[in-house]
Amino acid sequence: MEFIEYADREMLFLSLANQVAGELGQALRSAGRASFAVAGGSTPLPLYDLLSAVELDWENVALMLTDERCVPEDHPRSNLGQVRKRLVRAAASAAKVVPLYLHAAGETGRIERIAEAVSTRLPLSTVVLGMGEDLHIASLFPGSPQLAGALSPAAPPVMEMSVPGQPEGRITLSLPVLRDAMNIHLVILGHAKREAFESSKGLPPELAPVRAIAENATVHWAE
Ligand SMILES: O=C1O[C@H](COP(=O)(O)O)[C@@H](O)[C@H](O)[C@H]1O
Repeated sequence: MEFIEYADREMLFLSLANQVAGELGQALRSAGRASFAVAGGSTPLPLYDLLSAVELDWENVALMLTDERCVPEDHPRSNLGQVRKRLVRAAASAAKVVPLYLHAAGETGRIERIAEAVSTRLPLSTVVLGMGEDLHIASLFPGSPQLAGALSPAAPPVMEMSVPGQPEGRITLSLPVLRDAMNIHLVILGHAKREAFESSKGLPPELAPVRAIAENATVHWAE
């Protein structure tokens, strides 16, 4: 694990945007395509503003969320809705979006179709994760009945999750997909989340899902 502490949030996001652009550029040069998974929530939105302006061969970048809330894209809680507004615009508007939630599709075979679309884009070139104060990453929440399955090495790439206390169901990339990414970034802002992260050391991933990727990640922190 590399832990980078920045002077402020602006420095963090500028530096991270630079790193991510470099990683995607490297994948595009070596393989002709790249896969990029991004967190939902509010933490990484300034990163998306910066990346949206970066000149890359976005047409060959598959862009997906690390996890999605099961609401339509125009719902304020839709992670993809936010990512479309903040990242999939300007230079990055050519990125190929791989949705994790198909609102219009019926239940039958939906998750299999999503999993198939995701599988053709693996391994991920880069993943940017956020973390909740409860130590969840993506939609791998402590207390979720499906957590053990999603942490298992045998987990399918994409899983439906229920999360006690959350208003809607979730769909998440499973741990094997996240952990196999070639570059893993975890963004943590503020003292409360840093304390939560520090206190997770030594805990099993079932109680602290962030521990499942922490050792393989570059952790970026600013006050
Ligand atoms: O629900 C979610 O929460 C986490 C953290 O969100 P934040 O607003 O505290 O940054 C996020 O990483 C995840 O993708 C999202 O679905």
